[in-house]
Amino acid sequence: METVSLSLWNAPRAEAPVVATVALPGSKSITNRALILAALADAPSTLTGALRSRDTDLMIDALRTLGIGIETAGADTTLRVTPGRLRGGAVDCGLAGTVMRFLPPVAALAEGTVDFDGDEQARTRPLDTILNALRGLGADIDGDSLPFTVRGAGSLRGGRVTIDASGSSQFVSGLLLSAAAFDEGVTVHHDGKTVPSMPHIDMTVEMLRESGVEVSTPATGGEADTWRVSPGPVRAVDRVIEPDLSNATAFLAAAAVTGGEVTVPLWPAETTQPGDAIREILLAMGADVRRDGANLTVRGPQQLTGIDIDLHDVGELTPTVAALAALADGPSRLRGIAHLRGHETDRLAALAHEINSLGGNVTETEDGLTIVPADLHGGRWRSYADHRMATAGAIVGLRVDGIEIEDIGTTAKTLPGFENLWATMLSAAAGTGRKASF
Ligand SMILES: O=C(O)C1=C[C@@H](OP(=O)(O)O)[C@@H](O)[C@H](O)C1
Ligand SMILES: C=C(OP(=O)(O)O)C(=O)O
Repeated sequence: METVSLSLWNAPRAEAPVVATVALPGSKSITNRALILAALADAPSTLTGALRSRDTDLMIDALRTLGIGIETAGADTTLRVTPGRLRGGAVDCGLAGTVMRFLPPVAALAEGTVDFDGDEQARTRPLDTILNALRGLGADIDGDSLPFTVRGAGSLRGGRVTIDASGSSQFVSGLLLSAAAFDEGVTVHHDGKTVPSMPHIDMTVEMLRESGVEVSTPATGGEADTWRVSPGPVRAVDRVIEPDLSNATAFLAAAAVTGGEVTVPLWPAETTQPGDAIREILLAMGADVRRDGANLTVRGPQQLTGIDIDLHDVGELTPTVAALAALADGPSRLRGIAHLRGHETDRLAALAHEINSLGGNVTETEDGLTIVPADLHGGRWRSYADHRMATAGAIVGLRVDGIEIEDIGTTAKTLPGFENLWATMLSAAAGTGRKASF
């Protein structure tokens, strides 16, 4: 059997309350949607503040392969996207849900065959729902999971399709994002348990509308659980990408678990990013959360209370919330997140296993986790190639001596240089002279 040795990172222990200002790079979800919309647009456009990370670079590489011009202009976070005729090629999805679910509809519009593959671990992520939906809309596809092949015919009929999107909101977002370019547009009807991560579908709808695409949703008088995109041009829009609020949650959590104070600049006044929900979550756990203009500041409490919360809409925040809960003063229940078993890894199993291996008391439920705080000891924290598992381990490491995180580099999926940002945050705290009381 092949043995893989993964590097270990000594998660820094906070010697004092963390006090820092941390600026985060652009949102993964907005960047990858903006890239698709720019690629399908009627003219070139510029994206400013785009995230450059493994997931977004995979999207950039794939779109270039399919015939789209993408140049950096000045900063590598400024992208000039020039639409072109879509052609065939080979696409590497890595472990990126947004690449494996948003690109097959684009590939169906290409003049040529597009071969998709990705990381070994990506082969178990659910995909059949969107591939079957595309077949129903007229696409010619071989396979039900990675690797698979889309034989693009230069156009796609589109029309009405019924899917069960309870496994991932990305099935709906993927179909809607390209649908203005389908001959008949698309009507996506969901039939099944509730769709998770609704703010991400709202993000898709909002960005489509900004691009001049007509979208009807249940919220705007449409049929329940049904989204309709009319066929028509996608207008080129120059976009400034918001900072990634899900990535920000680990840094804000650092203030919460050390009684410190962390400020994140450029927090949007209004946003569809689910990371915004961290404000309510930290407030409910006893932290002080304030906005001062565009700055969001979290001040940690003396005692962090446990939380009973349905994270169905904001499942992406679960690893951060689980780390907070493991360090809280009372028990927590995280519910509504069965679909996390199909994320980068089975996040429910991974979180329970890693916290328990440090002496924690976490039980997996059918749709979540019960976390009872316990005295944690040092040890190895596995990341399972999951960026958010790695950052959750870093949060725990602030309060527990001797946490060694496997493969911290996996954070590059959405936040390259995480270790440096984390160390800079902690060195800012060291200069304040504040004493630890945790
Ligand atoms: O559309 C998106 O950008 C995302 C949707 C969500 O997926 P699920 O609905 O599969 O949870 C989220 O967890 C993921 O990180 C990003
Ligand atoms: C679930 C996530 O990613 P993906 O876009 O790969 O689904 C995530 O970033 O938490």
